[in-house]
Amino acid sequence: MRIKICGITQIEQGKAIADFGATALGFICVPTSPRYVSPNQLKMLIERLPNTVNQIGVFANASADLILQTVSQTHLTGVQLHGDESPEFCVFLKQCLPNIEIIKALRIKTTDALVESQAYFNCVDTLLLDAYHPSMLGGTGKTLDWDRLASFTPPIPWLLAGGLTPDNINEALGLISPDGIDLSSGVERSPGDKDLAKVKKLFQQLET
Ligand SMILES: O=C(O)c1ccccc1N[C@@H]1O[C@H](COP(=O)(O)O)[C@@H](O)[C@H]1O
Repeated sequence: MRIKICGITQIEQGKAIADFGATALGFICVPTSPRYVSPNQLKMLIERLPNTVNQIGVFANASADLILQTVSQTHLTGVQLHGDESPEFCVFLKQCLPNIEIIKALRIKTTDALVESQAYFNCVDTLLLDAYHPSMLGGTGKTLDWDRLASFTPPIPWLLAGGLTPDNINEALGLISPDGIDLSSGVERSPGDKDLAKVKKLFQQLET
């Protein structure tokens, strides 16, 4: 199973998280986020972090130009689109970046919104489900209604996000079987400052 830890801002924390067994590290490229890293910071982080893990840049309603420029300046292996990006935008980005993983995040207000995911099945490599929040785009700590996701079996890989923590991860994975999980605020001391004890506990919990 893929394990993505998002909101990395510090090299040593990123290295430690990769050593614990994360398969992907996420970097927030959304300027309004308290976890934001600038393109220069992102370049510096990626140069110093192990290239054995996927390096995912998280964008929300950014222009294609900004995303393409950021990818060309760094060695991101994937781009996560966490805003209201249309299927057409995803197709365009995939055409421009054929070797980069395109992840479309859907913020699920009600399970009816899962129907919306169908429009992306042929446009992106991976889907990600996050919880809806009225004023925040992500990193909210809010969980999804896992019970209701049991029937979500898209034809492409998908990651579960939204309020996952070392204490609730096994409950979530007992109810649903995503291809991967994505955690941010649930393994932090404060936004952008990862709590390595919580990350360690996460990997211990995943082994039980
Ligand atoms: O983390 C952020 O600040 C953020 C800002 C804008 C878009 C996405 C963001 N993070 C994503 O939020 C989810 C879940 O976070 P949490 O575990 O509930 O704290 C995750 O996919 C992050 O990539």
